[in-house]
Amino acid sequence: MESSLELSSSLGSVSSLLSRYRTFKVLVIGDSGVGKTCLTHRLCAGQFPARVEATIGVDFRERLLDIDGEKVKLQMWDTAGQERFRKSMVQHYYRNAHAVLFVYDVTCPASFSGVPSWVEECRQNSLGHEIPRFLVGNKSDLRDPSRTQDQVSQEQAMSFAKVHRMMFFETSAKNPPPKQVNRRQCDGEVSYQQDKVEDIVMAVGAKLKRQKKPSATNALTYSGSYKFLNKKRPDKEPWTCC
Ligand SMILES: Nc1nc2c(ncn2[C@@H]2O[C@H](COP(=O)(O)OP(=O)(O)OP(=O)(O)O)[C@@H](O)[C@H]2O)c(=O)[nH]1
Repeated sequence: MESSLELSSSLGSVSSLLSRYRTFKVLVIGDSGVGKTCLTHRLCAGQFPARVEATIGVDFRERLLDIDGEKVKLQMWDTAGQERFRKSMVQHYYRNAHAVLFVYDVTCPASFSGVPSWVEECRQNSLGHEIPRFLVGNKSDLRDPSRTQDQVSQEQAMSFAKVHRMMFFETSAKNPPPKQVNRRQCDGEVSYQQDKVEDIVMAVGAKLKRQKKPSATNALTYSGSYKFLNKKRPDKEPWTCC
């Protein structure tokens, strides 16, 4: 039988292993169907999920990073975009959050128009520009340079990000570019730029690492994916936009 001395020593090593990581809670929010779940999978596991369903409540995934020799753990909270799956949980999402990713779908202007209401919901829950905030245009693989009208331009998104003091990225959870890509139109103008998913992760980690305050969620957190609300999920309805 393990002696109390051995037990406390092994508990000590577990706790020192956990405390080596500064843990940060990162909210991923935006309208339903913009790809929050897929993007969170990609950011944390490096993969596009084979099958996705509407998020109910919230899912968690974690990503461990080593930034300049410091261990950082990003705990990504993938929140439900559909009002009916989030209403009772809203205050829990926002409590002790360290950063927010506002996600929209570049092929769905309505999802971009919805971003201000997510910013407002954050503000009502005491999350303003004092924490790092990121604007992420997802589904860049679906961008069609010949059809500009029903897509969100990068100029629009960049000026929104500037006004709201956010870092801006555009990427694809499904088919992320292996490196930063600049697409050029015939006249030589840069029409849009795609970012690597890894650049987003590193930017979030680097911004948070510079935060002075110790993490409030630095208690017991575990690697991997786990769910907060594990109700039976309905299959996702086919996604249509605009
Ligand atoms: N082409 C393309 N499709 C994507 C991308 N990201 C997500 N999708 C698709 O978009 C749909 C919605 O993705 P989800 O990740 O479930 O969206 P969500 O924002 O989490 O939705 P809720 O859980 O309802 O809030 C799915 O059919 C995905 O396969 C992407 O980068 N490119």
